[in-house]
Amino acid sequence: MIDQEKIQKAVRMILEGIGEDPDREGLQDTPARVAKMYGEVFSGLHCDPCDHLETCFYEEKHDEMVLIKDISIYSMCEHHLLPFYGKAHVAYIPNPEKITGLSKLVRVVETLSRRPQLQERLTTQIADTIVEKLDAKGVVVVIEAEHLCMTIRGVKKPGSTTVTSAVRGICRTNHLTRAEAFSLLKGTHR
Ligand SMILES: Nc1nc2c(ncn2[C@@H]2O[C@H](COP(=O)(O)OP(=O)(O)OP(=O)(O)O)[C@@H](O)[C@H]2O)c(=O)[nH]1
Ligand SMILES: [Zn+2]
Repeated sequence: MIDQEKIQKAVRMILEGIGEDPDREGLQDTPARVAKMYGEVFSGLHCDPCDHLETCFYEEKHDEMVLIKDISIYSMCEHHLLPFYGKAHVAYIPNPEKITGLSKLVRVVETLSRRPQLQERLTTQIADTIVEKLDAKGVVVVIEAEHLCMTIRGVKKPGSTTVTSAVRGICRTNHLTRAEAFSLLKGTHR
C-alpha cells in the first residue's frame, strides 16, 4: 500500500533540498497534499487490471472489431516522475464468448496508467491484458502522448508527440484486419 507518512517526510526533505522553508504558511500542508496526490496518481499499482474484465456478456456473440478512440490518459514517466498525457485508442476483436463492457476496457487503461510508467510498457500491458483475460482474437492499442520531461526540461520540445502501438493476434498476422483497425483508428474507413 501507499505509505503516506513516508511520502510526507520525503516531500519535506525535497522542499528543504531546494532551499525552501517547509514551515512557512503556504508550504505547511504541502507534504500531506502531495502524499494524497501520489496516492491518487499511483493508485493503479495496487490494482489488478484483469479484475475489471470479469464482466462479460456471454450471449452476444459479436466477433467483429470494437474500437474505443480518444481515451484521455494521464500517466507518470518513471524516469522523472513527470506526467505524460494524451490519447489511447483500443481496438479488439472479441472472442464471441467473452465480450466485455466498453467502460471496462477504459478501466484497464486507467489502472495501468496510474503507475510509474514507460509509454511503451503501458501500451504493451494494455494489449496483453485484453488478450490474456478475454482471449481476444486480436488487439490494437495506440497511444499518442506528450511527455512533460521533454517539454518543461531537458530537450524542451513542447508539442512533440510520441506514438506507440502494440498489435496482437490476427491484427498482427492478417494484414487486412490490421489495415481495418488502423483505418478505423484514423477515421478513414468511410
Ligand atoms: N523509451 C522511453 N523513454 C522515455 C519515456 N519517458 C521518458 N523517457 C526518456 O528517458 C530517458 C532518460 O534518460 P537519462 O539520460 O537517464 O535522463 P536525463 O539526463 O534526464 O535525460 P534527458 O531527458 O535527455 O535530459 C530520456 O531520454 C527520456 O526522454 C518513455 O515513456 N519511453
Ligand atoms: Zn521523463
